[in-house]
Amino acid sequence: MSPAVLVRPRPVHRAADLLSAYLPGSFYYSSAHGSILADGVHATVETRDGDRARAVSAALAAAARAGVDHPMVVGAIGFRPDGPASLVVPALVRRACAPTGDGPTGAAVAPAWTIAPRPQPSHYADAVRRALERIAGGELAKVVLGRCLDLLADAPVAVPALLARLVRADPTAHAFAVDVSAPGDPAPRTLVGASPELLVSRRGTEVVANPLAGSAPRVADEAENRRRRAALLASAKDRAEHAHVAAEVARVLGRFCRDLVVPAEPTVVGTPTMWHLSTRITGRIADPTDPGASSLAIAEALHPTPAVCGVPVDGARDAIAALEPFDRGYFTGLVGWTDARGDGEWVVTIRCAEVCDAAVRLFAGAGVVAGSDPDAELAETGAKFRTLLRALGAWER
Ligand SMILES: C=C(O[C@H]1C=CC=C(C(=O)O)[C@@H]1O)C(=O)O
Repeated sequence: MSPAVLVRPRPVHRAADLLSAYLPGSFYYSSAHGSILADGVHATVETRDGDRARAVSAALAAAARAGVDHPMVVGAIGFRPDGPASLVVPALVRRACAPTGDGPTGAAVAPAWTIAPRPQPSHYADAVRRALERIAGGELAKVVLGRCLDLLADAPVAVPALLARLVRADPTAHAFAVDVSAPGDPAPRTLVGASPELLVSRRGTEVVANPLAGSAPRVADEAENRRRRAALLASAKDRAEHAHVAAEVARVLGRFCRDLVVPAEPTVVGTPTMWHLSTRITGRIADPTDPGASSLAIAEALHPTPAVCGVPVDGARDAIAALEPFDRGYFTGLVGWTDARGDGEWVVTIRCAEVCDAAVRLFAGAGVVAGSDPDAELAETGAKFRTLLRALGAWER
């Protein structure tokens, strides 16, 4: 007879209950694999670039020794190596199934808005032209350039309502809300979004990454959507933009995985607002006993992929610093969770906003390669803003 094993059942919650229990300061994350609501702070994890996975493993081990049941680290890491990070071992974690999107549409987030683009749209198109000159000069093969919209409401923004509207609009998205308050903020600051892009997940030995790049706005007319999907798949410019990302993600995963499956051709995936070229890459952890192969260690090795930075990475970082007139902060970083076994899920921080009191900053970027058209990249970033604008009730079409 096998020895008795004490299995402590985990509480099971309803996805809708977790979503409605969310309050600013908590961590919320949901995807097609389930929902997490984490409250309270058992420990804050101080990390440095390149050493985050090790610091997180140490924090998880300390939490387990202190009696935290199934400890987890949750949070967000910024785009730049010296950028911000907000990682904690929560005091209480509740888990549920994936959200279904059922339920009321959700309360309004704020009654009225003023909107200011940063930079001005014509300046963004100029920045794309300058990036194209660097590409033509052979300095770069690809760079992702971002822009912002600064929204001001006439009352404090209801972050729980915003999150609920994002989840209901697309229950399959990787939806998140992370407290990223910093000293000097006049009120709690929340990073909130619905990313379509899985950076990496690890469950046991199974690893999945799903790079996206190459995009077209989605419209209401289904015949036009069919045409756009076909045009995207046939576009040499978009396929080149995508190939940089898929190749780099496959190369990095090859360091951690065996049995890597990298489809030769991208497919098209949709969100309520966009179509994207997509490559779903899978593999198995080569050495499951290696503590250096946790989901966060793999995510750190992948970041920043050419879906958010470019090729070569150093030249693209320089171009971003020179051509973007704002600090990305958490935009184009990573959001997610990891546990003591190394399991976890990390997504690319896009289709997102930072909310602080009545102020909301929305972010969107687009990949620039040879053949990119500045006005089309401007329109693409405009379309990407719709994910948040719709949820905010600031764009109703
Ligand atoms: C940087 C963003 O998207 C990335 C992910 C998917 C498609 C992209 C593109 O086609 O440019 C971007 O690489 C963003 O949404 O802000």
